[in-house]
Amino acid sequence: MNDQATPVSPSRPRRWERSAVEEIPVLDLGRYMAGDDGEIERLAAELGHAQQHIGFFYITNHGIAQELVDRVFAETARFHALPTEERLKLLIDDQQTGYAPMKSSQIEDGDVAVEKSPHKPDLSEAIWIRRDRPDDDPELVAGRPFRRNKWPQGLPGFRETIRAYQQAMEALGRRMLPLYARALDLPDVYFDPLFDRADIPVRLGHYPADLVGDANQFGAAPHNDAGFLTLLPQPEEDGLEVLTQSKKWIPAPVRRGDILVNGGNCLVRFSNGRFLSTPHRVLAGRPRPRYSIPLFYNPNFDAVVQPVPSCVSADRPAMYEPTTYEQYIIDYLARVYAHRRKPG
Ligand SMILES: O=C(O)CCC(=O)C(=O)O
Ligand SMILES: [Fe+2]
Repeated sequence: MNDQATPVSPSRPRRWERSAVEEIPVLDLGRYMAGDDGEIERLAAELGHAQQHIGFFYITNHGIAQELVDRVFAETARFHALPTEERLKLLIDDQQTGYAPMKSSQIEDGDVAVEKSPHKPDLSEAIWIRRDRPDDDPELVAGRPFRRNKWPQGLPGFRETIRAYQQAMEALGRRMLPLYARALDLPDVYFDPLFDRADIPVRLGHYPADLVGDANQFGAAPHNDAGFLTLLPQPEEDGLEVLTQSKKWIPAPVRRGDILVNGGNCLVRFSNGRFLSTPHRVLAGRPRPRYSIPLFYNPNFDAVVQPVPSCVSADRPAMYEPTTYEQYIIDYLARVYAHRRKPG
């Protein structure tokens, strides 16, 4: 379903089993986060079922301090209250870093073939921030893509809070890797070396209240996430909807304190199509402003993204060619973001 897949084998692969799950399950990580590795088997089974049949699940007792999450929401609101000219100094670039103004973002994602007519630009704005690096970081100095951040001026504490958030969420993502590995019948440590310098962008988004868009307009138009997994600490406002396997849009109800998790296209590739990257969207024009702070937990830039051995067999040949994550994300951005194709 993804990434202009070039079938490696001409034969028709056996399909992965799917059933329509119409409610997003909740996984309790409490005992696992407290060090009980006896929980891996149970959690991996729950995670595997969720990822194969709906592509979304909540985690509760995940260990991320609500106080930190609240501070990130507060910093996000503070950023979006800056004068427009301050925010425009950080205008988003072709590396998906910086400030994307209202209606500037328009994903044209051929993967989401559920609605044929093109969507209007998103009724939201966001700042994208990647891993914070020192000025003498060798990869940054070498000019490698996705290594340079744009930080706002005049917001003391902003950078420190976002950095602390990224660190905490990265640790959570890392702790979840054995669950994905076990769920895919791999050794628990399988993914660890592919994520020891993970790409950890955050999108600090603002969906203003009371905006009435056109019929085909959203706060965030239907899309698949590109990366491995997305962590969405629950916002105060609802509006997020998820497309189930029965092609119904269902709301993802707000569960304050929990984190919503979903798989992205990278996970689809690793799992050779077994795990879902489920289309989702955010409705526009809610009665109150909505802020959201997803963190995308992605592999190292030089990690090779390719179907794992346990998901490839004679009747399910590899559906995706190996690619580095860096090249994969360059190709993805070139494909889906309309604003990247506009001059300037
Ligand atoms: O704002 C949200 O709740 C989700 C946003 C989203 O889907 C994304 O940033 O990829
Ligand atoms: Fe998303």
